[in-house]
Amino acid sequence: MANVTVLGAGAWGTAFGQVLADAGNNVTMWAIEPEIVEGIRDHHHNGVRLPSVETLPSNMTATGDRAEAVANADIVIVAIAAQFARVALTEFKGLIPETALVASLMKGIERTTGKRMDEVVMETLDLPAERFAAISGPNLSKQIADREPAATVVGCANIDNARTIATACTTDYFRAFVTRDVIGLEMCGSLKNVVALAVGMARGAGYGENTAAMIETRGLAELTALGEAAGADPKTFAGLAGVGDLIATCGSPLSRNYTFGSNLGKGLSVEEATKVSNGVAEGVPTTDAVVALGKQYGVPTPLATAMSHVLDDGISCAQMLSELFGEGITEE
Ligand SMILES: NC(=O)C1=CN([C@@H]2O[C@H](COP(=O)(O)OP(=O)(O)OC[C@H]3O[C@@H](n4cnc5c(N)ncnc54)[C@H](O)[C@@H]3O)[C@@H](O)[C@H]2O)C=CC1
Ligand SMILES: O=C(CO)COP(=O)(O)O
Repeated sequence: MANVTVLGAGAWGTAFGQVLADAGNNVTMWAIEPEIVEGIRDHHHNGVRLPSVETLPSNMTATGDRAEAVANADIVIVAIAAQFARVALTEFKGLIPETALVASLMKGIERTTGKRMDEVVMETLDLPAERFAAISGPNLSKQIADREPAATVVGCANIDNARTIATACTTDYFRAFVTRDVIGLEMCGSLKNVVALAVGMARGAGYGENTAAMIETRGLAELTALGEAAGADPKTFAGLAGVGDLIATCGSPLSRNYTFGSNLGKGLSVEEATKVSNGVAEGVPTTDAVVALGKQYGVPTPLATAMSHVLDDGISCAQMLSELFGEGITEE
């Protein structure tokens, strides 16, 4: 049993907090929204971000006080919208005990710097690699909040520390595997959101399984090539965090990225799709970052590039798919 603090009480932060509480840990949620803190602390309910869970576990509480939140933490989990991670975590610098492990649930690339969340978290908190872990897998929050069987992957340069975090989130319905491939987990989680946007868009426009499978497969090839260039182990892309998460995210209206894309495919503008999004669609700001990373590593990113033209220039689904097809006959 450990003292675990979760920073960010969004849908996944709260659902993962419930997993940790079900595993027997003392869980403290920290959130910037006073109404969410009050809801969890006083009513065991997060009516804003995870209303489907009527009563959160009794060993789960919340505070809006940063120092109090992390003072006794053995493990700190970061579950903040990726583009705001740096600004939010800066306020925690110096507050987190030097013995605590820090793990990220976030799936995104920082648009202003092109950095992965492992880089952002370690840099902001001045954390050595052996104390940082990435957690990524096919983990649609609502289903895990409903305690449906699911699995994830915990990655850390120090495999014993990955095991410690995996143990802390193991329940009878949730299983965690371990790896040393932090970069692979980060690249899978971030890039699959861009693929989900494209698949959602095609589905929203009325296309069927063949089109979806084409985008998913070409997307997998793209994220594998970029991930390898960034230093990831290619095996990771065939695992839970890669193919597994693509299957879950690209096939479910529970995914905010899929739904965002679907709304674009139905004719909504980016602004309109943003307005109706039920939580953060990380693929939107991450798309341009992926295009920039591709240029940096000299890896072609046709899918991310086509999606950036959708998001930045408003091209249609048909135009996006035509860009994805490219020209001439090439080897697969
Ligand atoms: N929902 C899901 O099924 C899954 C989500 N993820 C990832 O986990 C991360 C969090 O996702 P959710 O909790 O679902 O998102 P959400 O949209 O429900 O919540 C986002 C959270 O970020 C916080 N936040 C935003 N700006 C902030 C700031 N400046 N300071 C402090 N907090 C701030 C919000 O208060 C909120 O708690 C994302 O990167 C997402 O890609 C990963 C796996 C599954
Ligand atoms: O990452 C997820 C499932 O693994 C959740 O996807 P969304 O962020 O698109 O909802």
